[in-house]
Amino acid sequence: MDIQNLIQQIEKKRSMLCIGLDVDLEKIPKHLLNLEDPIFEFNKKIIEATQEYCIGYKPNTAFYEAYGIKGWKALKKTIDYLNEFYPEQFTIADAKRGDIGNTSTMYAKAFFEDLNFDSVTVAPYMGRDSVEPFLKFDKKHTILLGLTSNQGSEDFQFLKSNDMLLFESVLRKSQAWANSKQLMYVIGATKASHLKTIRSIIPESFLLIPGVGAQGGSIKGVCEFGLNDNYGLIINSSRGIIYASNQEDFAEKAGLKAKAMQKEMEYYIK
Ligand SMILES: O=C(O)c1cc(=O)[nH]c(=O)n1[C@@H]1O[C@H](COP(=O)(O)O)[C@@H](O)[C@H]1O
Repeated sequence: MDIQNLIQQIEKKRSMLCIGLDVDLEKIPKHLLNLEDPIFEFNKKIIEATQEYCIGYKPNTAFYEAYGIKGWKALKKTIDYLNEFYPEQFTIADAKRGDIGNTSTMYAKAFFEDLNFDSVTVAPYMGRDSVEPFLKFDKKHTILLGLTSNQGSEDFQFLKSNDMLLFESVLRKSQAWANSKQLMYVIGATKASHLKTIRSIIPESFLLIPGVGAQGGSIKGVCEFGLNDNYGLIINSSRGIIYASNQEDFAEKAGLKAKAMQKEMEYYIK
């Protein structure tokens, strides 16, 4: 997908919301477990009930890999369903990949060619040649981990070298690898206080912001310093939306949660 289409979606839907499809069979309504593919059926209902309020979906691959072949098939059915019926939605494979060049090439093929996601999350630790294979795909986007939402982000990401924090080095250095349309960054909503600095380093890039709701980050906190002229934010919520109810009304309740988040975001959209 072109970045221009993403911006148009944000303006049309008046939303920057991305919904995380992190499906845990222990948390979904029990009646779905009797169906042949409970994961896909759950996703389909969630997508139908929420799609008018969001601009993207982010399945985290761990939640599919954990169920082996059945999980991977459900992931494939989910992305095929999105591409066929809601092609305007920006899709993110949250896989956090990255390896030596020829291995990264195969990861990129898996997510961009076979599954046909618009984007994939990538860990930058192995450096330039581990990221470049993802950047070779036209109209696809690589979302590098910048400053993550978890507590352990402090172990390495805030280490100082050459007068810079490690996460700042990642942002600065990686900009030379691609243009700002291809490369996006994950910045945790719990790290909103760093957004001003982050925007001074990468003013134009889109940021994927997880960590609102369940992890404690807020839409207001993120929008205050994270927005740019093209909005530049994809704000994700997974558990807070998809597990709004574990009863028959789960999709309806997820829709209401998504709508409430969209309403909060509307204020920041022109
Ligand atoms: O790359 C991510 O999406 C990600 C990065 C990060 O720093 N923190 C983070 O929570 N995530 C992912 O974002 C989702 C957050 O889920 P909730 O906390 O349930 O909204 C999960 O799929 C996480 O794996």
